[in-house]
Amino acid sequence: MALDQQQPQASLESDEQIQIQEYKERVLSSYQRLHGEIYSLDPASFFVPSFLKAVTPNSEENLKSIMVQSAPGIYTFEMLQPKFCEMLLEEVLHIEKWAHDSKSLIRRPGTLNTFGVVLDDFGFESMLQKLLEDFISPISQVLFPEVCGSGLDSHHGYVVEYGEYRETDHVAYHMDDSEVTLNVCLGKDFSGGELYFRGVRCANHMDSEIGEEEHYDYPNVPGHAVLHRGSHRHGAKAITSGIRANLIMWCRSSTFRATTSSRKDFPRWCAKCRVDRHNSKRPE
Ligand SMILES: O=C(O)CCC(=O)C(=O)O
Ligand SMILES: [Fe+2]
Repeated sequence: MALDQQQPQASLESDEQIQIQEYKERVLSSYQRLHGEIYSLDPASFFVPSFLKAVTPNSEENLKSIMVQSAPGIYTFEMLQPKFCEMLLEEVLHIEKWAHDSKSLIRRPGTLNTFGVVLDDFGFESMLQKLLEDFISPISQVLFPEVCGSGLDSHHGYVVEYGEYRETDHVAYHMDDSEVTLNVCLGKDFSGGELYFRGVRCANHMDSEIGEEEHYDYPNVPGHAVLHRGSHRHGAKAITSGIRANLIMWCRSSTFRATTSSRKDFPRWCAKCRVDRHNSKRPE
């Protein structure tokens, strides 16, 4: 199985280098919001009580009480209220209708996601940044100290959709351009579409073989989140009926990216580096 590194889509078309900032300004000046209340973070109405309780006050013990480590390095937990999921899905449909009616292009979320909406382009940037800083970064510092020790400080936030009229039903095997990825299923009714995970690798070993113990398939549950390393190789299987939409946030750490020592650290978390190092130390 060959693996891609998924990147955000830089421009609307390769021969038309429209600057993202100009694009956002144009969108923001003409798009009329449907649910204004979901553009500012309101923890009590966005999150389920168990998530809120676990993160406030933010203690390691509280956090670990709701996080299930479903497989090594993959944490799952209930996160979003059904009402919030519904409103976000309606907003996404409203954005798509606006794009259709105004003959505007929508920047696709990534090089592999052909259908969806970059929320940051439509006014959700500060809400998602607050979600990152107040919730996802502190959680990730506890769960993924090897890459998030100094905290996460930027994001790429989008909704992906699969199924009828959505051009595609799956996403190919890849790694994300993130330290940590938050992926929350918004609904609605679908079957299939499981996320599959195949082990964490550094950039040098993206395509290396998959260990038997590295296979893990996760069935999406509306309102439930998966938190995983961006370098945890993954993809999404085809849905077999209905429409699936997920909120995804690629979370990054500028400190981690700027630290060269972080690159020498691969054997701490890349299984292939670990094996190579072990083999090179073995006497002939
Ligand atoms: O379909 C999904 O839920 C996962 C998509 C994904 O991995 C991505 O957008 O990077
Ligand atoms: Fe991904």
